[in-house]
Amino acid sequence: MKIFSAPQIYQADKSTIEKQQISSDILMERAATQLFEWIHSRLRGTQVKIQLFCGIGNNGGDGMALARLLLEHDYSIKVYVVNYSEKRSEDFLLNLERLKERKLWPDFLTKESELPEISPDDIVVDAIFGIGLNRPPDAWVGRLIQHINASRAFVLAVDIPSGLPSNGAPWNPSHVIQGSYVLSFQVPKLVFFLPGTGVYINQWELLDIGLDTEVLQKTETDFELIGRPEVLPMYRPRLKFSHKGTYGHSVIIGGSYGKIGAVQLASNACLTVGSGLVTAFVPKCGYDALQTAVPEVMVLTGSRDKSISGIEIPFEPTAVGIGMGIGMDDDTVAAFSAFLKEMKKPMVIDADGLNILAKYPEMLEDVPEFSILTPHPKELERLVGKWKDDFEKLEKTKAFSTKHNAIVVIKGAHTITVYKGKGYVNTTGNPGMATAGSGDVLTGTITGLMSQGYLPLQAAIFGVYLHGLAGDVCASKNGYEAVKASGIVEHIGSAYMELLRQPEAEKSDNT
Ligand SMILES: NC(=O)C1=CN([C@@H]2O[C@H](COP(=O)(O)OP(=O)(O)OC[C@H]3O[C@@H](n4cnc5c(N)ncnc54)[C@H](OP(=O)(O)O)[C@@H]3O)[C@@H](O)[C@H]2O)[C@H](O)CC1
Ligand SMILES: [K+]
Repeated sequence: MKIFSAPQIYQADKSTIEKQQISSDILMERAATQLFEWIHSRLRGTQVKIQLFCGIGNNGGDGMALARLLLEHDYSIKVYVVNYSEKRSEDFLLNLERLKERKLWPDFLTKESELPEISPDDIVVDAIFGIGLNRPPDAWVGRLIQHINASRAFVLAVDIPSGLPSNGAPWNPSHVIQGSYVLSFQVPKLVFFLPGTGVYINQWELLDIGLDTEVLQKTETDFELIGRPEVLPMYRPRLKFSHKGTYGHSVIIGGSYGKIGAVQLASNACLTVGSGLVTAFVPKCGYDALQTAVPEVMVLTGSRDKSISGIEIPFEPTAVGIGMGIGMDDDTVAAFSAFLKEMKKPMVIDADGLNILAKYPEMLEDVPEFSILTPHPKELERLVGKWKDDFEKLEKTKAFSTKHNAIVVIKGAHTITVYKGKGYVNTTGNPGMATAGSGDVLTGTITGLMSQGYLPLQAAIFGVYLHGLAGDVCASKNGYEAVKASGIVEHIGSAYMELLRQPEAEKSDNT
């Protein structure tokens, strides 16, 4: 699903109004009707007090129109206009009039007003600012937002939590509606998924307001949300008349004394995701452990006991994953550098492999095109430099990806795969996966997909999704705290089955 920027949403609005030959208040009415249906289907007339805080733009207009629908259905409502500007939008004014015609006069809040009483049992509708917020809210509006947050009432945010800009970090973190349930129109907003701004959102849902489908389809966006519908077409089914050679020979290179487990996890994931053959290349100390832990994996060792000082693979690997637990000894760095010069195929580079590249950036020249780099935020910072907020981080990563023609997987709650100017935001995974070795499993997963013929970008997007899904299945059985990296590997099979499961509705349609 495409993630639109605010200017793209305004453009889609405009085109929809032209193509459907409607007036703009019809779109607002659709938005309000959807909001109303959402609330009404849950409350079914329950007499809970609903307090609506409406700004003076179209977000406020949505709130006003919603208030009218709630009133018509006898809900107990209180409506405030947060009067932060004299520049009221036409559709806001129209809906204010419609409300007044029904004998409801909202209270106008200004700098001088006392903060209204809000009980924890109330429902608050936050329609103060929408995607039009373009500067810090005035201090008194900020205080009102803090007051709403402190009330512990259930807050339903219209389109986007007020105080949160759609294209950057908030100016004042306490002047943002927090922990709300967000009902957002038509398309998801990027801020919902970034670590610095996603924290303001408890849950979100999309409401369809009938924006023109052709316009939505044709618009090219910088970001895409990756869910089952996006991933399923990438799946490459296994063929009946195939053999292990069909699915490639992966090589996982890494490990040092005390860190052989990283290679074990990656190799096991690589095999479990479907690589035909897997060979691990480790220092001598890893031989027995690996052969015992994963008998299906073949093991090659270097000449040293505790670290890698030279990498020799006596065959041409289909795909390579390198870096987990490898360390940064001078000899290891030299071996890594020589291997980069030798390899012409894209490979997956993780952990110390990335730290070596950050320390010796000249080596980036030798990284094969379309290689996949899988940094966590600290490793990314070493590669691209510091950033002031998530948006700058993404810009820097796009520039890095373009410069080196590499795919960068920024690991996090919503892992984002960046290739050149575009980012793919993952939707699977859970906090239980913030655990040792989880990244090694991801490297093995992506390597194993490449060895089966997935193109690098697809391997990254599909691998990140599958890895997250395996973590989700694992967490559903064990709880978040008990998710271990080995548990993620164990659930890769269930993740495939979950991905390929035919939804009940489709099943009955076919019978
Ligand atoms: N397609 C859709 O998704 C639809 C969405 N709708 C709703 O419309 C809003 C966006 O409405 P808009 O009127 O553009 O913007 P806001 O309501 O968010 O803000 C109103 C104006 O306030 C000004 N502004 C911005 N920041 C501040 C500030 N800190 N203090 C004071 N004033 C501020 C700004 O105007 P300026 O000219 O003064 O810059 C804003 O324009 C969207 O979120 C949805 O809720 C439609 O109802 C249906 C289609
Ligand atoms: K809002």
